[in-house]
Amino acid sequence: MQTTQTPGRLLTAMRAKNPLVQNITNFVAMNIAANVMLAAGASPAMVHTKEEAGEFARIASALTINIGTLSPDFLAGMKEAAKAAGEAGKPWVLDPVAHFATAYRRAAVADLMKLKPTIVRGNASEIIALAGSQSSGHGVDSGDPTEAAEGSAITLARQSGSIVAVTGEVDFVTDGQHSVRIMGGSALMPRITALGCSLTCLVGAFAAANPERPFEATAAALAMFAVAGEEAAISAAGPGSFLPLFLDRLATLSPETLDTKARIVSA
Ligand SMILES: Nc1ncnc2c1ncn2[C@@H]1O[C@H](COP(=O)(O)OP(=O)(O)OP(=O)(O)O)[C@@H](O)[C@H]1O
Ligand SMILES: Cc1ncsc1CCO
Ligand SMILES: [Mg+2]
Repeated sequence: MQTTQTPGRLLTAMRAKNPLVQNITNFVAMNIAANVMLAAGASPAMVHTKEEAGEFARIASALTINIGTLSPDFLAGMKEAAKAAGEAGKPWVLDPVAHFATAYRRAAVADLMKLKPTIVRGNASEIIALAGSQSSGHGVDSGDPTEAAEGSAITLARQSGSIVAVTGEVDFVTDGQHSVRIMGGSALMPRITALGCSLTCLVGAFAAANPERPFEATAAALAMFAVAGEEAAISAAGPGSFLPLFLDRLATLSPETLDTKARIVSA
């Protein structure tokens, strides 16, 4: 039986490892997600083409896949990388951006789910639809509150064997048996594009450094965003000034402060 690790200890492990994380993410998110990871203490690499994605996944410590701006070349690279990560026993995270919107996205996500992601991270509408229920999502933004997705998240975790994380005003993480809610963040966060995509990449970094504990690693990454977001919002005048304050807070947040301020409760 492993001892419980606090989010602060998992953050310390992540920064100590400075994990190389391969992110196959979307064109909107690439820059902000790389900056979020560097600020938090990880080493991002955005490597997606099929000619090298599988090879790179074998040298990275974790992989994240996000279908936000999907194309046939990206999808081929995603499948190569997910297969390689699975074969190498490396954790990988799937962000099923707006997968319900088109037949192409639905089919792509169904194929990627068959490759058994360690963790799935999405907003409430994405997780509800992935579990097979009717969601109110409009494009990449959620139209549902997290609490409406909790049952779907548990069902999806049991069906898939993945850890499932739902984000929104409240976050929810489940392995199908145990679940937690994470409070914090700011209403400014969904008003800046690709912060959810960036969080998916950070979940990959925490899982890379703590591969035996994907559930706790996921909760710790979400808690880091929640605490840094809440604190950045105190002096932000709006979405524009929030973003640099948020990056600064990710960089300066100490493990002790994360442990003191994280609000993670059993669900
Ligand atoms: N109303 C809110 N209050 C507090 N925090 C929020 C709120 N909405 C989102 N967040 C936080 O913002 C971060 C991104 O989550 P969100 O659910 O907006 O992702 P997303 O919809 O996938 O975003 P994107 O697709 O733009 O990347 C998470 O840390 C989440 O907790
Ligand atoms: C705006 C947008 N469009 C496709 S992906 C993306 C980033 C947020 O998911
Ligand atoms: Mg998203």
